[in-house]
Amino acid sequence: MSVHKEVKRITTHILQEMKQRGEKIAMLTAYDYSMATIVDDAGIDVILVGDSASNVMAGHETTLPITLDQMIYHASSVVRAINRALVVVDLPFGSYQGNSKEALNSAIRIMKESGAHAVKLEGGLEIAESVSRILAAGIPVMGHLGLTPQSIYKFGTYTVRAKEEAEAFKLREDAAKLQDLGCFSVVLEKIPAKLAKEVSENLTIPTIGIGAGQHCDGQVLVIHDMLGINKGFRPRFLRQYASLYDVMNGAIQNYIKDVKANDFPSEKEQY
Ligand SMILES: Nc1nc(=O)c2c([nH]1)NC[C@@H]1CN(c3ccc(C(=O)N[C@@H](CCC(=O)O)C(=O)O)cc3)CN21
Ligand SMILES: CC(C)C(=O)C(=O)O
Ligand SMILES: [Mg+2]
Repeated sequence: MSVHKEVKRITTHILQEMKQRGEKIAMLTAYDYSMATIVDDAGIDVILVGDSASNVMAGHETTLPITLDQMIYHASSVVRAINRALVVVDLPFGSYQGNSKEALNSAIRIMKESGAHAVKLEGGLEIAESVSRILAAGIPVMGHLGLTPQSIYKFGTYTVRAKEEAEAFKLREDAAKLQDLGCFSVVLEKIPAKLAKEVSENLTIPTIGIGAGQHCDGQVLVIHDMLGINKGFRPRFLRQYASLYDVMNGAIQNYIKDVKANDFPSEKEQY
């Protein structure tokens, strides 16, 4: 701590206190140094290095193809940019399911090689052993329930989850289990607002919603979606705060025009 600005870094304990005093938690994704700099400087509480990088950064159809090495590359770029935010990294598909030893190794690699502060895993009871083992190593874990994109082929669609009581019952059980194991927070994705409210009230750890209504203890969005860089993706839960696709497209077209017209560079822009 020398030349850097004095900032109080966000910790998992601070997130817990925020829930207790009713202060909402703001979380966004980032996958690279430049974007993470902007997001952290703006004052975000939590940055998620999401496996949505598979869609947004790499152009894949699903989150399944992204690898642990690729997640570590994105996470280490983000960590170099931040002064304040807590950095959480998704464990990618195939790096933790069904093998708690491998789950622990994957989480350790992320912490060691990227410098991130926590990991996120999709699922409840079925991954309890992996979650316990990672927690036992002193690595903070965020849960993720509801729409879990790594199991998209089990469900077949991205429709709202836990509308029926059987699925809602399992979600309540999973959320309680994750809290009992020692998770510091849980993401609730695309579930009815009423169910998210109930879960948020029953848990002492903060819930972070995406398409889960206004009663969650915090909210998360994919940065490219909320900035309007990603034009095609417009689900009901998304609020678009800018239209950066149009801004960037316009700037690029102006540059092309100037180059073609020999208007760039000018005398002032050369040596
Ligand atoms: N760019 C991006 N944003 C995200 O929020 C995101 C990703 N990628 N990749 C990983 C997961 C997948 N997520 C998703 C994917 C689809 C919908 C969704 O609502 N899709 C359709 C509706 C599908 C249906 O109802 O059958 C939509 O309205 O766009 C929501 C969250 C959230 N995550
Ligand atoms: C949508 C959020 C919760 C996520 O898991 C991701 O961006 O990968
Ligand atoms: Mg994810």
